[in-house]
Amino acid sequence: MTAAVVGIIGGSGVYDLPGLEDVREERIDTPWGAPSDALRFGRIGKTNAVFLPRHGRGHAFSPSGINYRANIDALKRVGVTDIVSVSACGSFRAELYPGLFVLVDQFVDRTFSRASSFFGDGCVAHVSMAHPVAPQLAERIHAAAQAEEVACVAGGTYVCIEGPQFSTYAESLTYKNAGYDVIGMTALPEAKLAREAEISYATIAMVTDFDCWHPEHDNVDVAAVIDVVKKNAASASRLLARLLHDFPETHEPCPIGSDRALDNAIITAPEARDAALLKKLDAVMGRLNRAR
Ligand SMILES: CSC[C@H]1O[C@H](OP(=O)(O)O)[C@H](O)[C@@H]1O
Ligand SMILES: Nc1ncnc2[nH]cnc12
Repeated sequence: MTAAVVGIIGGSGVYDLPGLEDVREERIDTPWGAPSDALRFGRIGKTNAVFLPRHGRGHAFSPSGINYRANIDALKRVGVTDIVSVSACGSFRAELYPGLFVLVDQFVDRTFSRASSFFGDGCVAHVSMAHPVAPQLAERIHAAAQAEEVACVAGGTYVCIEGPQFSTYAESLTYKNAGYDVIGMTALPEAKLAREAEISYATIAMVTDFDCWHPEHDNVDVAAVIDVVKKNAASASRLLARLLHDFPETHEPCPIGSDRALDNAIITAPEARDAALLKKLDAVMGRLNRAR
């Protein structure tokens, strides 16, 4: 049985996890480079948690500059079984208003300038991303939101753009007409890498604006985003504290196999694998190596 350890990745305006007890910080090095910041270890209730601000302290890293591989590898290395990411996002629907939390369950990748896989030449893997969010984890987040009376809806599609610029009006209308629900710049490749690392992943997308399509709302800017995040920080903390308080002590097997994603994913023959890459994959492929 594996002990559950919950990783919380904080997004814009979320650089801390209030309520974390017995906090200790550690800088973790990874074969992929340095994560965005030191990991903050602690617990809420009986649940061990690890907090990482994805942009680093003081928001040093841009969406394209974040070392997503180092962030996910570091969380894997310290035993994280489930990741809950918190992300600010724009909304394409009038009913998804600023302050609402959306538990997105699909992503569309419009990024083009980020390393989005741990695998590559010398060890090729193709994991399924059909269902990128771990449903049990999302259900737990939803239950925590309901228990804390935090406005939250389940389901939605998050389009991830490269940024750092916000979208043009034409792009915004295109995404809206395509039926996407919210927009951000960071959930990918995070979700893809978490899947490759066999970590269950879910995103709490906090609506902060209506991007630039809404005739009755101002076009998004940073100040408006941070203002909404600050106003809703207490709700986010309450939700996360409740989630962690109620979290099971042992990791529950993911019904869609997020935690076994590498079974049947690696296509490179053992004799054709690159030793240097395999070394870098020691944490990501840890379960497979232990099973051999
Ligand atoms: C501060 S506005 C744009 C910025 O906000 C979102 O950040 P995160 O997803 O980390 O909460 C968006 O993705 C951009 O990085
Ligand atoms: N409208 C928007 N577009 C991209 N990222 C965002 N983060 C918050 N609001 C956003």
